[in-house]
Amino acid sequence: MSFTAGETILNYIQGEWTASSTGELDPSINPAQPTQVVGWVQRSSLQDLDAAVTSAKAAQRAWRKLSAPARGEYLYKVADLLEQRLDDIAETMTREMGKTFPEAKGETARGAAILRYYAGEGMRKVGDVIPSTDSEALMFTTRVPLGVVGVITPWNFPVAIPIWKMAPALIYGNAVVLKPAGEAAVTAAKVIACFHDAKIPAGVVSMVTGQGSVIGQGIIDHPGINGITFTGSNTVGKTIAKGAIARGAKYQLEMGGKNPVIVADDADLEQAVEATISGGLRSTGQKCTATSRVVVQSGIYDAFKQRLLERVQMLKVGDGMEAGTWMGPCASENQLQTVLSYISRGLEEGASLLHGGGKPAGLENGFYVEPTLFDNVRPHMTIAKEEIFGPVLALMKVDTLEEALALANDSEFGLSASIFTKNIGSMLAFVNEMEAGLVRINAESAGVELQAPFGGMKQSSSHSREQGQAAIEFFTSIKTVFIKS
Ligand SMILES: NC(=O)C1=CN([C@@H]2O[C@H](COP(=O)(O)OP(=O)(O)OC[C@H]3O[C@@H](n4cnc5c(N)ncnc54)[C@H](OP(=O)(O)O)[C@@H]3O)[C@@H](O)[C@H]2O)C=CC1
Ligand SMILES: O=C(O)CCC(=O)C(=O)O
Repeated sequence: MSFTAGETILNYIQGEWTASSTGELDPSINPAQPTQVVGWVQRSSLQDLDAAVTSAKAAQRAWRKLSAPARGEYLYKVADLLEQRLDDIAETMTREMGKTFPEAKGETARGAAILRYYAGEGMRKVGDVIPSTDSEALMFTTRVPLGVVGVITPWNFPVAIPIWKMAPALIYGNAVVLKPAGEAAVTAAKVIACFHDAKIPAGVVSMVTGQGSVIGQGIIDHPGINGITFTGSNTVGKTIAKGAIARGAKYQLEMGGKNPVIVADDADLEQAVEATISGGLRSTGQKCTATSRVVVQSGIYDAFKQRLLERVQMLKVGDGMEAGTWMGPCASENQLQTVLSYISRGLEEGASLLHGGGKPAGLENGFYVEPTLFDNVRPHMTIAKEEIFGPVLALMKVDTLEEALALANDSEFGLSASIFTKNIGSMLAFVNEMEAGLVRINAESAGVELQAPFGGMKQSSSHSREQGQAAIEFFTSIKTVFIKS
């Protein structure tokens, strides 16, 4: 299936592109040029969702009976197709949610790598032999799929996040029903088209678009869905947890972050500045792992602030499809308004604006915001506490490393964190004491590797981990087997 600009994105149910029973559509628009409709997204109904779940349930029975290496062969084919279509998928992503074309290409290539990683997992062991107290018995563990998994995804990584949830679900024998974010549904459909063209058996993969409050809630409530995997806001994550617990479904949540970087007096200044810019402002700050709080020791504070300011002033904001653009627009009007309102709160609460704070000159039409630096940020301020999900950095000065760690840990979130230092003692203190699921030394806070576990502490996740071999824990149940002749 090939899409042209402005085409209607159909649901994918029982191996076919299917019109919704509602006939209602929402536009997915280009945040760089909001008059441009990238595609029309169906506002599907609960009947559409039910059809997808019924077909997934039937298909999963045969899918789980295939050998895992045979399931892996499908994932290899999907990876090849994704790679062949890389430029088209990446361009759609840039036009639909604004990240720059090079970043979108990198993400699409990462999607192919994730598929190949999990295709390979189909060749690896899923259990252990455990000594029994009965010398004539054989006791071991194996793993079984959950059944049908509901996949609810956000718009910020429209290829990587659906794939890092769907690929492990599929390799372990589950069927999946994807509900992508409305702002990234055209890109998601192009990913699903790769599964279709790889001839994955009908019903094993489905996609139903629509409102979170209808289709997302429908996934939470549907008795045919055995597990729900979600990335997005804390508010929706908590709704999913409550709903899943109420009907005994398994759930996995990846949510917000308020990720700190600590710059110690002995840091390599250039390295720390570059990583703060990349970690905080790439993808317009719209990563759950984005750097948001910059905690700097007093001995290096002025030099760091000066260099950071110089570098931020050099960043080119613009349409992500234009060569030379470093930072694209916010993904949506809503997201832009959220970011601007956090900037206003920062000013009202007494932080000093060092740079940015508004819409860039000459780019008034798109959902653009300037990269923004705040100085003199205090821990009680809203911009030091809440996830902004935009290109806003909050600088905070401390005297000692102990103070820096206490401040970095003073958050309800615990997703990722970085430190810049040359001192091994400071590195170890950070590794031991930092309350975050991903800690990085002399590297930016964003930067997830697909073969390693990913997830947060505190309110950043459901305390589960995604990606790498950790994914098996969510997408399967352990079965302990005892055999006696
Ligand atoms: N951790 C992360 O990576 C992300 C964090 N966020 C945070 O969330 C904020 C808001 O972004 P937003 O896009 O609104 O994030 P949401 O959490 O609202 O959206 C994520 C996904 O959940 C769906 N959804 C929405 N409401 C429900 C519901 N009641 N039940 C089930 N599913 C639902 C959405 O559908 P639909 O899009 O159709 O509404 C989307 O597919 C951001 O500013 C940021 O702070 C956002 C995205 C990613
Ligand atoms: O930093 C990354 O690559 C992943 C970030 C992420 O999971 C997210 O923003 O939702």
